[in-house]
Amino acid sequence: MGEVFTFDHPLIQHKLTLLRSKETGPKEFRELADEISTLMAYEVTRDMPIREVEIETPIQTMKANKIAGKKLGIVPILRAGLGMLDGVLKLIPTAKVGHIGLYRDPDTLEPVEYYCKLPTDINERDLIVVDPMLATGGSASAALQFIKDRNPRGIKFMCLVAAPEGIERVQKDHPDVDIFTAAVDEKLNDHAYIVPGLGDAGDRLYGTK
Ligand SMILES: O=P(O)(O)OC[C@H]1O[C@H](OP(=O)(O)OP(=O)(O)O)[C@H](O)[C@@H]1O
Ligand SMILES: O=c1cc[nH]c(=O)[nH]1
Ligand SMILES: [Mg+2]
Repeated sequence: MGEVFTFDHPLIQHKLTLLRSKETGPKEFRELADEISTLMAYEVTRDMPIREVEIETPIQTMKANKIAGKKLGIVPILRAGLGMLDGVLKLIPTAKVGHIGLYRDPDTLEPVEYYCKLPTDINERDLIVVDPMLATGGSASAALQFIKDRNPRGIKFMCLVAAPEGIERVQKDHPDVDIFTAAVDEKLNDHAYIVPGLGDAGDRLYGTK
């Protein structure tokens, strides 16, 4: 079963509190989502392989570490996932980016796909799929399946707020995918919104409500 990593770093928790507050408008919401994503990416990439190379400092030659040419990809789930993309790219600027367009039908709660464009060499890449919200897990599970059908080397899922129901769904459908989240909340409400959550991440990022 995939592991769940919850981030208890004070900076992440502080910024997440500001992000959740209903007083926070779109500009600040975008900035906070970006900053939290960068901080999380630092940990999500902790297991990247390194190799020793020889360099010359101004003083002498030394053996030093470099990342061992690992090919990465970042896949935001549109639209709200875009709010996490630049924050991750700040730390991994050479990663390729794929996009999956999905929205959750408000009546059936089923994910509806409207766009998919992934790097052609996805089978040589380790991917980080990003979406701020893991609610029922329907969107994440569907996105992970589209991606898996193209045989990437490995996949991690990174979100800001997860519900226990969404974690259970991803662990059941995709036991090989680890989940990285800034918080695991209490439950879903009758409209499948995360409680206490932060509301509709896409609307808060882009001011559409
Ligand atoms: O786990 P689930 O129950 O599937 O819900 C989570 C999904 O809902 C939100 O997207 P939304 O459908 O609001 O689309 P948007 O990003 O375009 O706003 C969110 O960004 C996730 O993709
Ligand atoms: O709480 C939720 C659930 C689904 N999508 C959101 O944006 N927020
Ligand atoms: Mg939305």
